[in-house]
Amino acid sequence: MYRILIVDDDNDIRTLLTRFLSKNNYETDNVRSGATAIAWMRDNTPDLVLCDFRLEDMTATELLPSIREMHPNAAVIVITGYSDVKDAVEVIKLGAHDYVTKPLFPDEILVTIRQALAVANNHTEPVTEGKPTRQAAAKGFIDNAFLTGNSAQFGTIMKQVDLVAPTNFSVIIYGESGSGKEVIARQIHLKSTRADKPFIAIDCGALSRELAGSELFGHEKGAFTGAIARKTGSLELADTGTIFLDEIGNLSYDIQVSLLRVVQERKIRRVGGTKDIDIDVRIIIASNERLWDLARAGKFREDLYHRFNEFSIDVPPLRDRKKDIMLFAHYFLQLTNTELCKDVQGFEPEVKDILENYVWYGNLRELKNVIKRATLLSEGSLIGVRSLPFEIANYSRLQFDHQASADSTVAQERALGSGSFAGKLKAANIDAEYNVILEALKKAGYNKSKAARLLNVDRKTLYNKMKQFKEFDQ
Ligand SMILES: Nc1ncnc2c1ncn2[C@@H]1O[C@H](COP(=O)(O)OP(=O)(O)OP(=O)(O)O)[C@@H](O)[C@H]1O
Repeated sequence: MYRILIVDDDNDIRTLLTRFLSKNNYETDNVRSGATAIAWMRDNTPDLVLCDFRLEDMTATELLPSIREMHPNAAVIVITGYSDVKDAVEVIKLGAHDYVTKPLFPDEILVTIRQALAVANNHTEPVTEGKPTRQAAAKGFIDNAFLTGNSAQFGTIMKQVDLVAPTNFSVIIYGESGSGKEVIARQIHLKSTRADKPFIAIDCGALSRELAGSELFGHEKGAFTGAIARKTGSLELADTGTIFLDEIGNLSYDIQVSLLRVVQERKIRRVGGTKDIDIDVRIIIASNERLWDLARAGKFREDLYHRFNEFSIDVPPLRDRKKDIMLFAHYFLQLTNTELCKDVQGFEPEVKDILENYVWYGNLRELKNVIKRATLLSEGSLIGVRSLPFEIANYSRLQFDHQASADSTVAQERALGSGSFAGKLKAANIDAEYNVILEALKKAGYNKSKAARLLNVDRKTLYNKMKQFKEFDQ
């Protein structure tokens, strides 16, 4: 039976999740703060930690390194409100497997937990030669399908992939979190002569300082306290194949020195070992920030940068390649249909508009999560606006507000010029109400009944107001 630790300061959510997960045959424990979670983890071993992003004493970003250090094999899922999605996406870089947004839906939580546990257990299994696999610190869930985007930018990426794949060049892939760097790295591997050899993906952001060396290079028995047996490192496991090092900028300077040796001499030495081991591994690395900038700031070794910089690929954020959005949305819809045994056929035209104009801070990973949830919530044959998170459905409204305040003189002059004071008053009232309601919804964890109670209105009034915002948008 898998053991799940729930960390949330909301008593109701803890009780609800405990009851629901126990009913689904998980052993659960729950605590309310980051500090109590750390204390609990000193004496207990969770298979999975389900953790609210905003705890009373810290955020998941602060808690995650402790989880990774104490229990590197535990899967982590972060619960977040939409206003924190950008941060939640960052948490993935620190080694969380996935995030779910509030309000929570039982089926979604269950699917996410099963996938995270499947990935977490995968990395304890031996690596099968020739089969692309992931190692400790792997993130997201495995699906090996690769979609060639519709946008011109994706066309350029594919040309670069085809060009560099057959060579032995090191490659740097730049791009925001969730933009598809790892799948592109895997494509390079699959199109290379190493295709039938291992592909190992490591998230360097998820490696603790202490364990990074032994994770990458392996260790000998007795190399340090706790090294009870010899461990083969990821580089050795990837021998003859390809290793993908994501968020390379997070590796400490010492590890960078050892890595330079791998690149220059094609040799590694296990932690605590006395002899060198020859390895033949192709290295593909990824970073969110320009490595040259990191090198200039003294955070990344310049010699290592020059060694890696044989070829680089830029993956633009999803918001800059709008033509890819609906292609991926349909693909994720089909994936979810299969996963949840549903038969949702597509999207209402209005939804297409919203999806194409949203900012997608978490890029494809965020789009995938949003489509997964929308498919789950859809009762009809098409996904409608109601199945989208409130913040996404109303994003263009919020943009309008930002724009108006950023450029208030122009907006005011225009409004005065048109003489539409009545329109302005209506807009101002709706804006004010919108902000109060949004605040209440956030406070209530997007639970509409709770938000209605906070606002001292009945549920129906709240629904009508929310509907009015939507109508005002059109
Ligand atoms: N071309 C593609 N075809 C199919 N799925 C894709 C494609 N690109 C990305 N995805 C999906 O989008 C999600 C994010 O992709 P990926 O993990 O490669 O991003 P990343 O840039 O490596 O993110 P991070 O830096 O945060 O680890 C994954 O679930 C992946 O399966």
